[in-house]
Amino acid sequence: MADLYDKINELYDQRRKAELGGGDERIQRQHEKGKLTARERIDLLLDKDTFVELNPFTEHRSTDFGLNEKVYPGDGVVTGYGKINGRPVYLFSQDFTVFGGALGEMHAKKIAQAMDLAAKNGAPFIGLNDSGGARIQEGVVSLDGYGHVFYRNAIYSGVIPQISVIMGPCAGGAVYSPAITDFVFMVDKTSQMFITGPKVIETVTGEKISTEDLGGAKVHNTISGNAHFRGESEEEVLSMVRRLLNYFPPNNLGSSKLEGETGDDWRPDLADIVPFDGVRPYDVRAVIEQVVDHASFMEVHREFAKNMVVGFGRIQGETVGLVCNQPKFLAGSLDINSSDKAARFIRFCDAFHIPIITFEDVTGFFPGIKQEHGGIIRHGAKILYAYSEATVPKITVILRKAYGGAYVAMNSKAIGADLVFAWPNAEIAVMGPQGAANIIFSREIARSGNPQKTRHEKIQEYREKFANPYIAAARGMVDDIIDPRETRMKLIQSLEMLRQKQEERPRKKHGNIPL
Ligand SMILES: CC(=O)SCCNC(=O)CCNC(=O)[C@H](O)C(C)(C)COP(=O)(O)OP(=O)(O)OC[C@H]1O[C@@H](n2cnc3c(N)ncnc32)[C@H](O)[C@@H]1OP(=O)(O)O
Repeated sequence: MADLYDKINELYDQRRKAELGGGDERIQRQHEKGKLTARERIDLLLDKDTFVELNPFTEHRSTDFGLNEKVYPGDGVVTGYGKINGRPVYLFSQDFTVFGGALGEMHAKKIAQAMDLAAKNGAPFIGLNDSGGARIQEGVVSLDGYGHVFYRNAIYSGVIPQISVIMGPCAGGAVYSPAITDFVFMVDKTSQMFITGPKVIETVTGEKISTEDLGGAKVHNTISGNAHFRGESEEEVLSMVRRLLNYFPPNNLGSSKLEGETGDDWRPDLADIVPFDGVRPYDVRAVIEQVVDHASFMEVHREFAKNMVVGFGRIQGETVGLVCNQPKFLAGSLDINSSDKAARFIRFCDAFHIPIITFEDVTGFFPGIKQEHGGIIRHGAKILYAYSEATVPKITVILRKAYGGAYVAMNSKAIGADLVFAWPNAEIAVMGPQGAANIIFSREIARSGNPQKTRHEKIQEYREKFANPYIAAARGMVDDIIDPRETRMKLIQSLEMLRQKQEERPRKKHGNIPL
């Protein structure tokens, strides 16, 4: 007669069966492609021995197309919770060895259940995606399953941080879950995202393209902007996810402060980074590195819209979001992609109480027919909207140029900056002296006996009058003009003084950001 120990042994047998997914042969195939299994990935992502699995015995209940003979406990996805750097997270990891990780009714139900638990418990949610998309044999119920996941991605947006890691194919409707989440990671060469694959594209439009060129990690990190990070291997990507999570509070009610660097906050090197000559480029990341705690800067969207640098850093242990013009590319001007990039980042910071520091050196919005016809008006408006809407501490440091509408957009006092500092070489004006002189003194220059000399004089006149920070400071648009070397010190003081900041907005259901 069977006793309890037989039942316990049977339980372990069942667990082992669930852990085997689609079986040894398919696991081997997964490894041959240079990919890890769903469970190996979880082991790498989480702190050692912290994973607790949920619903390992879930099965699909479909019978069409022979599915009644193909039943795998767990139904192609591993879900559960564990810890990263000692803090709880919830996750799913799709098992490509079972129906190619394809999502069916019960598979989706497991994901949705884990998401609900993450939201109720205020913990970040991470999706490890490796899937052939909707499980074709299950038909419309698998589409419905996606709907349940997308809905949760949307309603929990701004409640808990959500991260997607693409570790294989992610095609068709499947891409819309990652697209709604806050940050998307991809693995070079082994991950792809697209709505319709190369074959469909060729049939419909006649265009020929490889899977990798259509939706590989490089394409989405550099061209489309759909992904924020990429790594050479799964191991590298998972360690990047662990690092990123360190910056976040667990939810929209928490805060994220670690032990930070204190001590010598006078940074002499800051005086030498930004060239005095306004047209000479430099790398704004050198300024960031000097201001934040040592080696604490983690850039987001590093390869996309390089004229804007955004990312997380720490100042005395407190997480800050950095939004910075990058004079090394397009003279740091704002264009469609950099506006989208900055606006989305600002909104993430605001949703999770992360103070925003803006380093400004901007010549204006990037001119051109492509930009105008591409909707720079609507896209540029997103930055204005996102900064205005944000109620977290917002501090701007004008490093050099702050021209035109871009000056207003880059967290100016008028759109809600709490504190604006300018370095003594800052130029805050409607436009650069050259352009300004050519417009307002065009007649004098044309009538002059020596137009070149007159133009030069007029440019100098405009520069002396407006290309400095003192007029803006006199009108209260700049709170103080500071020695560049004391920038970190000023930011530490400012963050401390703004820590209890409370700012109310008019009551409304929600605003309508120009999308
Ligand atoms: C709303 C939507 O999501 S629409 C999109 C629907 N999905 C698709 O059109 C993609 C269909 N799948 C594919 O194109 C390919 O399987 C790829 C590109 C994902 C992967 O290709 P490969 O790495 O060569 O793997 P392969 O094709 O052998 O698939 C592995 C297994 O997953 C199964 N599979 C893959 N995708 C699906 C799917 N969508 N539904 C059910 N089973 C699937 C395959 O039948 C195969 O099963 P097997 O191990 O029993 O033979």
